[in-house]
Amino acid sequence: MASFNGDLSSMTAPAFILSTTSLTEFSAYWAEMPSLLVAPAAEQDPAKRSMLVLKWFLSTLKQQYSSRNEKLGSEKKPLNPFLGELFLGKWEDESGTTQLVSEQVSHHPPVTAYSIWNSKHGVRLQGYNAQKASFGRTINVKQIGHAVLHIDAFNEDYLITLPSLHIEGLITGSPYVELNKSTYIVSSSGYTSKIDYSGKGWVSGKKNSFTATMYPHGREKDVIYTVDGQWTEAFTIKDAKKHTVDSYNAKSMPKTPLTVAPLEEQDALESRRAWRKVADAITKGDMDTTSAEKSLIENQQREMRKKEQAEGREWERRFFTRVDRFDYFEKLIKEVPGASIDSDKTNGVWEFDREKAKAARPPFSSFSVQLDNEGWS
Ligand SMILES: CC(C)CCC[C@@H](C)[C@H]1CC[C@H]2[C@@H]3CC=C4C[C@@H](O)CC[C@]4(C)[C@H]3CC[C@]12C
Repeated sequence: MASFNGDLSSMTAPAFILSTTSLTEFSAYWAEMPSLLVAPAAEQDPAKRSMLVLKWFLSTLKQQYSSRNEKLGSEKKPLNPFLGELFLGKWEDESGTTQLVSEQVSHHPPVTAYSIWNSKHGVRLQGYNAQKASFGRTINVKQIGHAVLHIDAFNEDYLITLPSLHIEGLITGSPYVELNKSTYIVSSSGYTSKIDYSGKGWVSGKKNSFTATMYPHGREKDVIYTVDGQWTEAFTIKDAKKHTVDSYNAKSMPKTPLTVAPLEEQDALESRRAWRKVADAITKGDMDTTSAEKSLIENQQREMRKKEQAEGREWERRFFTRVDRFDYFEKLIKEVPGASIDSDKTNGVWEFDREKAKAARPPFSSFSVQLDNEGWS
């Protein structure tokens, strides 16, 4: 522990705390309820639209930070993706088709990038994230990176910052995530939403609590909407006159299952196929096979990196490109206290690359990546 460098992948964990899911899969948590993701695109009023973006964001928190806990009984240590690992899928429901591309764009430090889009509604989300951990009385995790939601019809961007978190329940052996401090959603239409996370023993005394306010850029006192509740349970949205205008109940909101290609049809780089043997061994509690199969992947990766280095090239990311800056980023990030493009860089800033995506060969194009030209300005 003394030599811990903040890279969570280098942390060893006991068998019972190992998950069979890789971090590349976590990108799917952004859109398990596609109707909420696309809802803002149908709203004509910019303030209400921004409020609907906030509502969607808040609805994703439970999936992002508590679903494993609910499903597996506790938070677990996810598989550490290899460079180039992919997770592809789509959601099909009354909102049409919503597509997901998630790619591990860096291994040291680990960075996952993703793009999620629904062409029918002209909504697309892209982002990347990395984690920096430190140990004190618990595990503290700072997220580096951001997400951006784009709504075509209004040519609007919403810059979304990511919460830092810590692990609770380590002592009792049933770890779960609690969110820290604040995050922001800054829209190019002029609104800022600030979400304050409070956790147990604070204001309401309930775990996973938050309050959020939406206001015009720079005018924190001129509140247009407030939201409060628990991100794992329910929340209420009120206007400036404190009238309830909308509400959300996590328990009653149906999720659309993500469709992923059958393992046999997946590419060797696709997460579930690549990790299949490791995952099977973990499920069986067979630690010898787990580490043997993990080593196989790691050694193969090491060889590839050596070869690339010798040939003076870098691994070609399938869907993303490292860029210096995002156009809208510099402008929007000004609304977030203490944030900057530099604090957001992690082995670069990663942007979804349409040209690469279009050129992606089957099985990607045949199954998941259907890029149609409209909706991609
Ligand atoms: C559970 C204990 C014992 C092991 C620690 C596991 C660590 C590696 C786990 C616990 C909770 C996890 C986080 C939970 C949710 C998210 C949101 C997602 O969008 C990006 C990854 C991220 C940020 C995870 C990163 C890895 C993480 C920090």
